[in-house]
Amino acid sequence: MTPPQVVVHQDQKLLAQAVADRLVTRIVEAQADRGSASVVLTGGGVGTAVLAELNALGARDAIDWGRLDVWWGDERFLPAGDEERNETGARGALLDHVPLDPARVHAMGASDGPDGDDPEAAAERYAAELRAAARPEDHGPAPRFDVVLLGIGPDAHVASLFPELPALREEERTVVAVHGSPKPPPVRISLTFPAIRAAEEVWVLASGESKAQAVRLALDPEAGPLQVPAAGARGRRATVFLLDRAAAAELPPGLERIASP
Ligand SMILES: O=C1O[C@H](COP(=O)(O)O)[C@@H](O)[C@H](O)[C@H]1O
Repeated sequence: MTPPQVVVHQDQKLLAQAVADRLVTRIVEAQADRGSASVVLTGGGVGTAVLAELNALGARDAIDWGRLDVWWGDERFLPAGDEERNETGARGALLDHVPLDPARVHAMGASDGPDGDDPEAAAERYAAELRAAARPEDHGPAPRFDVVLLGIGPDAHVASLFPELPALREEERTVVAVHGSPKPPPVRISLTFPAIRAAEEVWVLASGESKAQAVRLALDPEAGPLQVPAAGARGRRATVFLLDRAAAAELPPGLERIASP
């Protein structure tokens, strides 16, 4: 595993635009190499802003949308269409505006879905969908996603992996139900570290001073993922922290970073 790279942009708008550009490039490259691409979306402020910027980009037409698999890193376990669901935000910002193949949009279960109000069953259903999508060359129970996008909370949570909760200790299952999330709503579904770490690239997105401490800890080689979940989110080929200046404010001066104007 290579050490994380850090890229700093001036503000949230420029950060979201730059990540959208980067995502187009990565998807197009993967489609050229393998014929299709896969991305894992995040909810949250910057994650949704990236999708809105991607929707506004002329370059979005370079993507073959019918050959893109869209997954989620986590979901709030609420009824379908609820404004608080990460899926709802992603659909409004981008997914409803591009010609995706609906069979390749892999939303996590809703609390009024086929499993009823049973998040464990919905998590197992998602794990089965990941297993079915994994190719022999992925050598595991989940696809080697091209890119996993992750927001980060002020408590350094990523996806719905919150400090000290049991989901962080999961070593086998790729998806789990999360109960007692300190950030509402309390019940969620989340990819686990084994699924996230199967990705080729993990991109951690952070904007604003409220994330500065979490970002510093996530990049501290001494930090452990049970207290600092973002410290455990790493890709096989690359891990990139894409930040705005406010989120990068507490990084030690020696840390290598690429700054943008
Ligand atoms: O609850 C969640 O929060 C995080 C971070 O959101 P932000 O608005 O502080 O950027 C997000 O990554 C996650 O997907 C979401 O469910």
